[in-house]
Amino acid sequence: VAARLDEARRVAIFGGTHGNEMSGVMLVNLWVQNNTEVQRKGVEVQPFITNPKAVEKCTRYVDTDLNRAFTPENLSTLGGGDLPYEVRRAQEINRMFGPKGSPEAYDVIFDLHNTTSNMGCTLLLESSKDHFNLQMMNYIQKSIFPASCLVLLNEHPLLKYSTSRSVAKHPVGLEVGPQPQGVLRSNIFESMRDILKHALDFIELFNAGMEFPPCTVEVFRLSERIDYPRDDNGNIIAMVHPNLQDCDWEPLNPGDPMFQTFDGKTIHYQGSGTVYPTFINEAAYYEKQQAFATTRRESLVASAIRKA
Ligand SMILES: CC(=O)N[C@@H](CC(=O)O)C(=O)O
Ligand SMILES: [Zn+2]
Repeated sequence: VAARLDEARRVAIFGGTHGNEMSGVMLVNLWVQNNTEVQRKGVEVQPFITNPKAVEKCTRYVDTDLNRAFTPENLSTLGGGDLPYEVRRAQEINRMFGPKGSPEAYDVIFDLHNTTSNMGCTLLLESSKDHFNLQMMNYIQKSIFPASCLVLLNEHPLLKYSTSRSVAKHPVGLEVGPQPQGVLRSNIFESMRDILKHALDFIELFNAGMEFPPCTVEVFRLSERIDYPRDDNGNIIAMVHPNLQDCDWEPLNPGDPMFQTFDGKTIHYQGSGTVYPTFINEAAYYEKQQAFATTRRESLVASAIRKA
């Protein structure tokens, strides 16, 4: 028997959560001008630039990372003009599309990101129990075949962060790369656009009453953050090894090359068992002390769903 879920009537598409990730910025600006491409029957779709100041400066953020700012503390703190720009903006976004965790919150928020890593198309999932999102991701994967789109699950108790999209009942991140910061590449732009199209089609079909049978979705569960080797002053003393560079989602085994020092020494991966690295050499993560993240593969079962 299919689980009965609420219709997804209110949907937002966020671009410019990071102001230098150009595909999402350009697509959302395009759709703000003319939204016919993203309209679907029975759904209200709102394209929205989340960090306009960062977009104007073509920088990731102005004061602090907006995609880490949606914490309960930030969303409830008073202080107005004294607060960092992105904290004030997070409060505004929470008022418009939330409040986070409440019945009034938007049903679905798509948040469009680019990575400098060679990750291809990646859907970012925040909960393994979100059967609506699992069904949507399965639908997208089937629709774009033979192209592919992997699912990165982040529900790690320590590594999870408070994203812009987390305001919605069903948060969906879309990360497409490789694309340098501040650069627009047509292949990346078009892949992102195509995935959004299928995602919106899914919502339209769901709201029209289609039943989606049980399915299994392969996900890559975030496991560990790996920092660059550093000296006592915190300066980096090695680079991502050429054998690992651009090999996002390919198995990394204990003993495999991981970093290369400036004098040519190889540092090997010392973990236990096979992992699947991702966000390898992401430009935005140098400041976050992360050279790449490891993930482990697993299969999740999505139950049958149908609208209530
Ligand atoms: C490269 C980049 O910005 N990635 C995003 C991933 C996400 O949206 O969860 C971030 O760190 O916020
Ligand atoms: Zn981003």
